[in-house]
Amino acid sequence: MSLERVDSVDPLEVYDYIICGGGTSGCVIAGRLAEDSNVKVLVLEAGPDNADLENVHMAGGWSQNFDSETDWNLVTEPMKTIDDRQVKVSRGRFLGGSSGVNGTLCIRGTKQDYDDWELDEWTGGKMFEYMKRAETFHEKDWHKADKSVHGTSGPLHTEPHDLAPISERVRESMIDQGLPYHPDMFSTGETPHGCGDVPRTVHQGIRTTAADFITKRYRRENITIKTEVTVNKILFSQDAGGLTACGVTTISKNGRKVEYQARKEVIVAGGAYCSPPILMRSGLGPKEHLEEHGIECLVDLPGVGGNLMDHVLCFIFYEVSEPNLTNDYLAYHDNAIASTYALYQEKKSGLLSTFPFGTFGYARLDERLKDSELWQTAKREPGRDPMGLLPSQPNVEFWNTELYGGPKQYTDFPIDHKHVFSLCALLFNQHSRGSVTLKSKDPLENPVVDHNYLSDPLDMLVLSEACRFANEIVMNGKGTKDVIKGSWPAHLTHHTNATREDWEPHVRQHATTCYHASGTCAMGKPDDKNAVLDGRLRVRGVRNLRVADVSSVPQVNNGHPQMVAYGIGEGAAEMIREDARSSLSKLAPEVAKLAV
Ligand SMILES: Cc1cc2nc3c(=O)[nH]c(=O)nc-3n(C[C@H](O)[C@H](O)[C@H](O)COP(=O)(O)OP(=O)(O)OC[C@H]3O[C@@H](n4cnc5c(N)ncnc54)[C@H](O)[C@@H]3O)c2cc1C
Repeated sequence: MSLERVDSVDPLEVYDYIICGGGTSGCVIAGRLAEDSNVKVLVLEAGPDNADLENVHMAGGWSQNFDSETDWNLVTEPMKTIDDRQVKVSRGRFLGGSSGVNGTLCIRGTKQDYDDWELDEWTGGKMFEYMKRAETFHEKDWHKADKSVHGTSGPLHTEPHDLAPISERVRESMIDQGLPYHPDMFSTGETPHGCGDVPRTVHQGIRTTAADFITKRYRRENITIKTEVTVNKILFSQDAGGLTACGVTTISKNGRKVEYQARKEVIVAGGAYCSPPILMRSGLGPKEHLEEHGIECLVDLPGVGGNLMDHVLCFIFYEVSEPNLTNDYLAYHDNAIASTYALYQEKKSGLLSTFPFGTFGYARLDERLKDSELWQTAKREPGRDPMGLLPSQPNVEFWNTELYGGPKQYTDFPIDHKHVFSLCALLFNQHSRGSVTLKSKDPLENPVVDHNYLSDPLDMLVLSEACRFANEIVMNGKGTKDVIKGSWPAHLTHHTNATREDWEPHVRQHATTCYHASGTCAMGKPDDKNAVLDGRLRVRGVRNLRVADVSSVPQVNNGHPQMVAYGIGEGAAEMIREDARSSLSKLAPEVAKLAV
């Protein structure tokens, strides 16, 4: 456990809490802990500050953050089941992390999703309260919100999205095809089969991010934020009681190596791809894998980097016969993007002020999968379907884009006064699992990410059926059936696909990430040998060390995970404060007085 050579050990660089990663959960934890003016918090973020990053604040600029130094530029290994393709799995690399680059969607999942973790600290009831705590919801006249589930005082400002005409038509089609309208279902979590409106982390044309918990009106003197500083390893002291985390070693953009000391706790919040490497470089992880890289294993934790999950989705594009139902005319026709951008700069409104996804739906597929032999014969627990879901949980999600677009591989822009949108189909509770492993022990080298998408045949079955249903919504649904010209690009024929088998090649060719990587440092019960953390996010076998971000979840929610990341942040801060109080209460009163 020798310390690395470091350029500086400044006695002033001693903090109560060190947060490794100023992303979604990390910023929430820092902001909440610093509400106690007696504690000193350090946030270490590998990327730059977000203040001057226009494409963070302007939600429509999201994809411009990719393939640059504001992205971790992670690419998966080739995946056999999806035609040996590699997929770019971007992550925000700046203050605010992925909350500053995501699709702004707040889809919490159902309470059952969290009850399924079987951890008393994180029941559905508690998670919904934590998520609410983070939020200030802003109503819109046309949207029927259930106020009881929304927050009114958190730093995260959310509001519903004004729909483009094509989204209103998609909603009509979803209702027509058996998905009834429940306006606020994505916040109440009470409807597994229906359609509704999704609140966004955008308010008055500006994206709100987790960085808002520690900047702007929440900047506090007792928080030190250091950007462009990468955490290499955690430092430990050892006594008869075992290992205690007491600081970190870092390397900054200019190559300077600095060590920081933590009096109380080190909290790792690097996200699902980057938290496992921090633990592994520090000697916490699967013993054999660490030894392959010449790292001394301090605690053998086989689960670190395993259990990698995502939500896999397919875009299905259609050409529309009527003009301007979609928003392509504001982006791709003539030089419209110049005036659209000018409008954003002047008034913070228009296409670029929000994320161009429209109506959303959840579906149960019980009836539709009944005829599948695989489905009929697959193992299931009492009351649950073969995916492990109860009837109160959705199998899949649908939504439409309001113009052509998506990840960067989609480049068939309808420039020629054409009009295009997609219906997306997304798979929940996937069975396939991947991994994050070290490429080397160099903190500046990205890990190896193997997502192993759709390797379980049930995943392929359910996603193919979801695509079939999505196509029926578009082609047969009342709102859209009369305005669809055909598939996009026009030489394709997927709009004529009829069976699941027809859809399978489309899935292999197009299945991609929804950027929902999770689960790689999972919490679990004491008898779960792959659990990395206990229910209070504490790393097994080490004192004063937690991991708190979406890597901590045992199972990704049947929704989208940013609200989970905010909820984990809120819950972690509460637990850290509680544990600090209870350890203080164990000290003699005169010593406790000195400690604060
Ligand atoms: C393109 C995209 C679209 C998405 N769309 C949605 C959506 O619409 N709705 C939704 O709910 N979810 C969405 N998500 C997912 C959601 O944003 C993430 O699940 C969530 O933000 C993850 O939070 P986190 O705290 O775990 O990690 P992050 O927010 O990624 O934070 C990790 C932070 O740690 C930093 N870091 C990593 N390693 C180190 C190190 N060694 N030293 C210092 N700093 C380090 C990173 O730079 C980053 O700032 C999307 C994600 C992406 C990328």
